[in-house]
Amino acid sequence: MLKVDNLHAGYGRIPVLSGISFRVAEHEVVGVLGHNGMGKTTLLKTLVGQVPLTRGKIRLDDVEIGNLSSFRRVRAGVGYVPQGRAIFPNLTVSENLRMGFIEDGIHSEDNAVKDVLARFPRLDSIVDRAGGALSGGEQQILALARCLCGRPKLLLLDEPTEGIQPSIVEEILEILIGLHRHQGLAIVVVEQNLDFIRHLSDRVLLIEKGTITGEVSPEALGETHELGAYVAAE
Ligand SMILES: Nc1ncnc2c1ncn2[C@@H]1O[C@H](COP(=O)(O)OP(=O)(O)OP(=O)(O)O)[C@@H](O)[C@H]1O
Repeated sequence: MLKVDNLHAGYGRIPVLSGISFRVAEHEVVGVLGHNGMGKTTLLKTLVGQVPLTRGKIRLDDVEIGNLSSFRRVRAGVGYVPQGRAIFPNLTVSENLRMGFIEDGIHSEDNAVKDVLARFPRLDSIVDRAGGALSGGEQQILALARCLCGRPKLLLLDEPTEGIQPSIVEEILEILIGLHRHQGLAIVVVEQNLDFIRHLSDRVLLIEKGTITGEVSPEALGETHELGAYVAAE
């Protein structure tokens, strides 16, 4: 589904990604593990078009999207849940969800929001609450639900467990596993939480200084001594 070839990107004249290549098959979950500052967020931002690529190709279902605007990539099926969640604090839960809707001439905004709320009972009971009044975990769930209102086929998740209490991390994991199993969504997830990434991913890419330096199976993540270069110290 996603083919990334020799991707280069950076900020101004500072290169950050230098020749990243990988594939994500349909219905596959690919984890990305790496220390702070290694380029994980930049990779996701480049895939969704918030950072321009300077070289390389990004193909979604064999269509080149690397030079499209962010808006067009989202329309093509790329869903992005950024680090820090980017909830609109002054809009209600329901209004935040509406912001994620993408007009396609087929689906109605009301139905898209209703369908998503049916899958997120935790949000359904607080639809009129301001986004800024939610807990970090609720905001993360809202950011994910908002993204789903745009009917993505590929989800890009940037550190979905960051700063979230364990019980909600568990809930987010179950939601994502459900989305993957029942809806067949492909997912690229950047994480530092090894348990989370192990339970969710089919395989895990290791990133160091803007290049992919290896790949491990989720089972191998149990052997953290092997991964010292890629994870934050506990
Ligand atoms: N807007 C920016 N302008 C200039 N440099 C940036 C910008 N954003 C990130 N960088 C630099 O790019 C490099 C990669 O950052 P990036 O956020 O992609 O790393 P990361 O692996 O996601 O780390 P973290 O886990 O801390 O988010 C870092 O050296 C960072 O300082």
